[in-house]
Amino acid sequence: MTERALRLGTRRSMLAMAQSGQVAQEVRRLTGRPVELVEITTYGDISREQLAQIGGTGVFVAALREALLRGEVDFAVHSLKDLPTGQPDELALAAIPRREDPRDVLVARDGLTFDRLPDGARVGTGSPRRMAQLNAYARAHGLRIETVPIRGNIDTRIGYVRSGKLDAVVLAAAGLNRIGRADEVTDVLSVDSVLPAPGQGALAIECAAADADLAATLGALDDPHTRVAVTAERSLLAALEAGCSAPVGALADLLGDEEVVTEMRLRGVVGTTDGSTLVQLSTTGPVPTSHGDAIALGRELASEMLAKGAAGLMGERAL
Ligand SMILES: NCc1[nH]cc(CCC(=O)O)c1CC(=O)O
Repeated sequence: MTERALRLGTRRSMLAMAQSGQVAQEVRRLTGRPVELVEITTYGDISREQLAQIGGTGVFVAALREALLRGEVDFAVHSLKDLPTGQPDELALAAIPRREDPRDVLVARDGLTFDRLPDGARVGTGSPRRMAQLNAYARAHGLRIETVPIRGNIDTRIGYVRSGKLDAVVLAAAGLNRIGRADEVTDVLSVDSVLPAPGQGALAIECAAADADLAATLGALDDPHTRVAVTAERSLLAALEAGCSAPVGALADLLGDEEVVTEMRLRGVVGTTDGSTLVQLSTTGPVPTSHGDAIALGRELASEMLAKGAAGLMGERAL
């Protein structure tokens, strides 16, 4: 008997199609089962551009999740950083595959690096987290930049540099790598200066919790190290009572080598978008051995950050 194809629900954007296509291939390889991509086009005649303006990425996540719950598709792939921190009971986070490069990068005109941007350079980003850290870095290094709020998909953002409207834009390395546009990068921003969004670079593979067999099958794609790291990062975000558009950066990295991981370090940052104030803390300890331990680590760092005034810095909203 041939098993029926697994239906993978996906958005139509270049990034979503690339991510879904890559996961589909992995699922085929690991399970031998056919996988077909099903484009999710809900919300009637509202255009995608308008949709993004109404509710940002949350709207797309919701549309995919509804398709899962209605049984129209079997599983879905999300960018983990776009996923709200509260996991609904009816949906299983079946796998978090090995993370791509978590860093932010600069795409600037004339191959410029951040440190060589001209005085008054216009740097586009719609992310309060990026604004806060870029402005803080610029202040500390005597650079004068202007962060300009922008939005739109990766192509649109790079287009602002090509057309001369902006000197540079900041994007996630992972997104550019996944769509094969890594050659656009003119500078990689060190995580010592700019911490990524919690979960950046990681994917989340979701299916209905009731579909336990499928959840177990998809579990073959899970990377336990990535899962423990992003669980701590997202726990920090949740404990700060912040959403995916808050000025919060976090990165958990495992110390040691590939074979023998010894410790995990969790770093977190919250700041005002003008970069005048940052609360940045880190903690290092044994690698959490359970989901609960990873959650606890994020909560601990959050309470230290709150004690240093983090709550007062999170009032600003994303555009
Ligand atoms: N908010 C948009 C978004 N959501 C996921 C990615 C790609 C990076 C990732 O998978 O973490 C991007 C683009 C970007 O931030 O440049």
